[in-house]
Amino acid sequence: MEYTQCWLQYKKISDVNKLDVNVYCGETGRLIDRIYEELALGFWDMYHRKIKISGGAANTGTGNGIVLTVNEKSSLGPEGYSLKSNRGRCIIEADTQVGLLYGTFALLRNLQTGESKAPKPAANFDNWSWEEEKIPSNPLRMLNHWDNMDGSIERGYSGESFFFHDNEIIVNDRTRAYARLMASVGINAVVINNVNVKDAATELITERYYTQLRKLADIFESYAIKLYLSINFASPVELGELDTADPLDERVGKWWREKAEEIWKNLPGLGGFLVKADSEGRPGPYTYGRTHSEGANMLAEAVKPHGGTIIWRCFVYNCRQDWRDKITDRAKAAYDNFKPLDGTFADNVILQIKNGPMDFQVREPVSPLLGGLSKTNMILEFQIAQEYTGQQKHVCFLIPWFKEVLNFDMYCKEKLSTVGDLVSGKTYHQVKCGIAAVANTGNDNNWTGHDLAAANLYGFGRLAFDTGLSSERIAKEWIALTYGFEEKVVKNINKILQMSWPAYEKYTSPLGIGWMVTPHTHYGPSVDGYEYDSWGTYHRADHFGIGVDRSNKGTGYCSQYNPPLDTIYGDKETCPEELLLFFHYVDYSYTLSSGKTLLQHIYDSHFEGVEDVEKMICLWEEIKEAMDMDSYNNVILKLNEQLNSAKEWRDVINSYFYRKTGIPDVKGRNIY
Ligand SMILES: CO[C@H]1[C@H](O)[C@@H](O)[C@H](O)O[C@@H]1C(=O)O
Repeated sequence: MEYTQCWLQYKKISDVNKLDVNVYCGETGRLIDRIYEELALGFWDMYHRKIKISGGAANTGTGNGIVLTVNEKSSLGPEGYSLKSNRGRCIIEADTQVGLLYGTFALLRNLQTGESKAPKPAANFDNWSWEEEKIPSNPLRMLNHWDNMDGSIERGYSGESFFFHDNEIIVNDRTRAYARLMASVGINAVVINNVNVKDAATELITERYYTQLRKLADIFESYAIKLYLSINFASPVELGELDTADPLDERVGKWWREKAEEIWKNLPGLGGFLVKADSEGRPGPYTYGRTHSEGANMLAEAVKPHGGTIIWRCFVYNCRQDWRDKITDRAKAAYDNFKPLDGTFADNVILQIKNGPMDFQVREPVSPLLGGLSKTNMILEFQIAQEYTGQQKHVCFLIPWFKEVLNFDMYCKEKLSTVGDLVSGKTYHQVKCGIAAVANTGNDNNWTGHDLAAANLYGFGRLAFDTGLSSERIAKEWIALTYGFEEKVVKNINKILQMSWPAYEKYTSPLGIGWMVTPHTHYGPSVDGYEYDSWGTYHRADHFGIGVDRSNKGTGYCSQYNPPLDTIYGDKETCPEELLLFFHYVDYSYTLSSGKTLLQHIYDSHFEGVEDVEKMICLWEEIKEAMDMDSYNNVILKLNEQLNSAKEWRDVINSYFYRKTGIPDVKGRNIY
């Protein structure tokens, strides 16, 4: 089995000092074993030094070395750590062993990357001084895999599943390598199966799979990661035991209580369930005329005695909206369905809310539901699988986008009202909250298809752990850990990453309109694809203009935002331009702040987007000499595909608008 270690390569730094590094630790257990293994590997690979373990709580030593101590009174919480290194004596302190594990990964990372501006490794551990204290920003830092049990992955762009094959669960060295990678960036919860739970996946909560799940959960636990499962709301029916899944039918409640008993007996550390209900054809409480809180709370009651949590997705909308209906608005759906239920969910239910009201487009406003719930546990859902952002054939570093979302003020309170505050529990003091992302991994040997897509995996974990990190810091860390410390390499790859999301936005769909992708596959342009599909999602372009009127004269979506956002979005003149067409129908001749017409802006940005990809290619070519051939080739091949695809986007979009309007490009460029 071939696979890379991604950012955990521990590249050689120096071997000036060959003495063993003493490690003092009074703790024992599996997490501590993981810590020793990691230190041994890291110090050997980076410095050619062995570690010498001295146990014994009292014997923390006074000399050089690494001291790991659990101090329950240090107020670092269940997962925080403090790391202090002063010329060869490094103390990692935490309230728990989990904190020590994170502190250890931080030590190894910091030794390689140093300060933020230009990553610089510590040439000699014995001279190294460093201080940091971290408590994770978010209690839950979760990955959602959309892996199917036949081995396919819904919206997967990196090969097949490494969890499932032929309806069996795979547990092998790669499972462990995966857990280690995730723990190194602070992921503490993983859902291994697709939210669309069908066929064999419905049986994950039966005897058929417990033995393998137990083995998997065990490996995860040894890296402080909790296993979660997606479940089928209609399990009692689909497993053939009842004729209803009505949450208020006592037989259903009883079925789930007994099921939970059985599940937790077999999987004692299980975190709980993720549920996609009444969404895109999946069963849910609406089938029985019940509300989402009635559905979620019934499950919550069943799992509560076992410490389980129900994560309930808010991706509920009418996916068959008629094109003539200009009032039904998919963007409004999550808020309409869930806002009235605020305060009715059990305390072990968490609502999982996509970052935008639509579906992971390259640009969307932040979901108003995030600013609408104050008495409900929430978790934010991002997607690092690049379903709508180039499918890991295009480089599209999403961390700057995620930063914008997290920093966005929802105006739901005087203070502490950004999305980051809300989902971390700062605003309303929830403890069950955090951030999840749809994973971008598969069994390709680099894990993520495009080598540069690993930056999103790494970046998501780092950002969920420490929301304050800048996207620049995250990118540079990842580059240094993956490609080494050479200045030019770090500089060029960082440039590529930072320009990639804006570039993607420029050559695809303009000003927040989204969706101009090929229906269902979601790769490549098809301007009217969804406009004329029965799975309707509309941009409403005609000969005069384009955009969806979501002001109060249109669908009224903007009024789901707290003031002043509702009026800012509701007026063309104050609406941020990058979202103009999301909120308004605008004439092609409308003048933007740049002085250009809307149409000219569309033309220009599509030409610019392609030029940006050309620049990215030059930046990559410039560092060819410093790269090994495999790394170089993986990315250059993908960049060439990206360039072709960007040109296709440019030409398809520009000629669409040229032909709709008959107005030529003022710069006279070639538009078909
Ligand atoms: C898992 O299904 C996905 C579906 O493939 C995807 O196209 C859409 O983005 O979102 C759904 C969801 O989030 O549930």
